[in-house]
Amino acid sequence: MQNHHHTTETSHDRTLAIEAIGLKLTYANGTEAVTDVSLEIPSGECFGFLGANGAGKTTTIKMLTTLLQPTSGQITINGYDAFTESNAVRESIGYMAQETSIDPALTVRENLRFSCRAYGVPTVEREAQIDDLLELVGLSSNVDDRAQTLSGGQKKRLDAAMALVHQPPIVFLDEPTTGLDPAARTRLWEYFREINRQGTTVFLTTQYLEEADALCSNLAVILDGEIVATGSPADLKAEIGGEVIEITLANPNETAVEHVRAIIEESEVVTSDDIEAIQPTEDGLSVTSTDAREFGTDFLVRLTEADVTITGFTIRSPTLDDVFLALTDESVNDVGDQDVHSTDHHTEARE
Ligand SMILES: Nc1ncnc2c1ncn2[C@@H]1O[C@H](COP(=O)(O)OP(=O)(O)OP(=O)(O)O)[C@@H](O)[C@H]1O
Repeated sequence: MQNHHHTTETSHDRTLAIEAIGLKLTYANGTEAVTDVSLEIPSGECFGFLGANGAGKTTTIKMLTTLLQPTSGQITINGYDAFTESNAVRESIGYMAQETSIDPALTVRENLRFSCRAYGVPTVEREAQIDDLLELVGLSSNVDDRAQTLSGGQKKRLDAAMALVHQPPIVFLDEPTTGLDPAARTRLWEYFREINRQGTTVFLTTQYLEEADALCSNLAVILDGEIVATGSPADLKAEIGGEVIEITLANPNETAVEHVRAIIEESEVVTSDDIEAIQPTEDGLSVTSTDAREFGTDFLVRLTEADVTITGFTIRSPTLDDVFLALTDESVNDVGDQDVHSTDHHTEARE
């Protein structure tokens, strides 16, 4: 698939696919859904926008795709200003919304023809373009099937193809794998990787840390409408520090967890500076620290001496889940303050 390459006379960095500065959006009912979002996403990147339910991901994507006007802030997509050049922005993006765009009564090909008409794809190019896309998303053998007979994963692939019929250089995917089983999700990742490999910039929102880790070279974590961390998955994991000790308790109730926490915090083995986070888990608690391997065994001894019944004790490398937990735990100091790709220097250039 060939991408269009738009040029622009503006002074922006032409290698940026998406640039957003100081976005805020307050809904009519007063909900401050987005309070501080700035992004700089180079062309060709697969970028992950990570956040829990209600964090502000969809609101941000709707602003970036011109469907919602920010209360304040600036957006440049593919070199075009989202407000003064919104038609050019719309032509250069594809958008796969959380809700499906598929008509279940139409066949796969008919759905794609419908998108071609909606996006103004020239008639002579349509069928070849549809065939290429079907191949890309692995639906060639389903071309004459009614959409309602497709599996959940196939439907999502058709939805993604429908957002790509006009060969946009940038595609926005809003929680594209929500509701799929792990196998279908993993298959879908392969198609997204292929779309990105062919040159399309991918902006993906997800609640799944695993998904962001698998697909994205850079991430931003949004919490309560505000970006709290940015960087590569490796940057974010490095930020949280060395290792995580997982302690599994025989009886992981709140009192037991607090008891263990107190033992750890009061032990002379470490000072509070050595510990990045202590988090309750499903069956006990986790302790994150750069020196976990050194004092892990000392913890084990102290807990045994204090008659705490432990059924599991492991030391492992941090995952994005740990990063996310640390960022959302206000008791933990400054993990969220880092800003790997600072956008400050661009604010001046815009004015
Ligand atoms: N039209 C609306 N009017 C008022 N508040 C809204 C509207 N749409 C969303 N919100 C609120 O704005 C906040 C952010 O919602 P948003 O849909 O952007 O989050 P999200 O991160 O996409 O969540 P989800 O994963 O559930 O889709 C939430 O508190 C939500 O309830």
